Amino acid sequence: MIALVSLFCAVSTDNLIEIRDVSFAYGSREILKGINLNAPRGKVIAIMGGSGSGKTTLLRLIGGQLRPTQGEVSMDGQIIHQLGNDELYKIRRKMGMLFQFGALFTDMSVFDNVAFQMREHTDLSEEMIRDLVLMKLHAVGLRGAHELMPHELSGGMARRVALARAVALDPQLIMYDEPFAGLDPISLGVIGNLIRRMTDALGLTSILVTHDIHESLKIVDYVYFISNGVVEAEGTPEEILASKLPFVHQFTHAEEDGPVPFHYPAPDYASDLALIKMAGK
Ligand SMILES: Nc1ncnc2c1ncn2[C@@H]1O[C@H](COP(=O)(O)OP(=O)(O)OP(=O)(O)O)[C@@H](O)[C@H]1O
Repeated sequence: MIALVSLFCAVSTDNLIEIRDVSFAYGSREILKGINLNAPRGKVIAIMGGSGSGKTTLLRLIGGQLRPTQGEVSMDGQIIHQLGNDELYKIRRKMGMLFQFGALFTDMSVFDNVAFQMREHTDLSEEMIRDLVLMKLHAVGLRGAHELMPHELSGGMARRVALARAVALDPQLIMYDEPFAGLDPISLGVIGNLIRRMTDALGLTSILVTHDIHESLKIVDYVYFISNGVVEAEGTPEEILASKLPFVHQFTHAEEDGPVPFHYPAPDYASDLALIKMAGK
């Protein structure tokens, strides 16, 4: 009974993903310095921040490709960096990943792209796989395109196929790295709505890394802003839109310079230019 109670406690949290006081450095270069973040079950959360602020790094920590130097990342109560290879493999099966440009296999049809993981990781019959693939493609509006090759798809269609592929194995979590990048305004709206609809319909949890604040505020439940290695601001879309914090304001108003600097840290401009040095001689 005690074991049962403690098991229940371990998985009873509403958060599928919990990030507790996580720090990470590439070599001696500190990127994250004590991040706390939750992704509650069934919700869509966005992670935003300037270029190079560590958003993709955070996704890789969740995926177990990287190990925190301090703190813990857990999924369903399991601390990712403490898992052995087999357990890590199992937990990764519960994660879907959608990269910026879909990264479809170019020599495979749309159908085979979505079927790929089912064939690799399950014992399902081809008949069953066919039905499942068509169901996933139907959900993203592309059942009729299943025979096309990736080069015959528009950018928005490719992104939708990638989404169908990301949910092929019925994951609990989907991580999206820049899902809106390079899309026209209509495809942008389509992808945004699909992310929301798939999350709700399949009972998923979605974590979105994006620069597109306006598109994401329409569909997410909660936003985290990362800067200088910490969570600089967080809140619901309503709270973010009403925020007077300069950092948040810079994002919501797409200002080029502000608390998030336009320039990557560099030596003084004048002294860095050989021309000026020569003129001074
Ligand atoms: N493998 C690596 N080795 C060393 N440094 C790295 C490595 N990967 C990323 N970095 C550095 O870590 C920092 C954070 O990178 P990351 O890709 O997580 O940022 P990001 O917020 O996703 O950026 P963007 O929005 O531009 O994609 C960057 O300064 C980057 O140069």
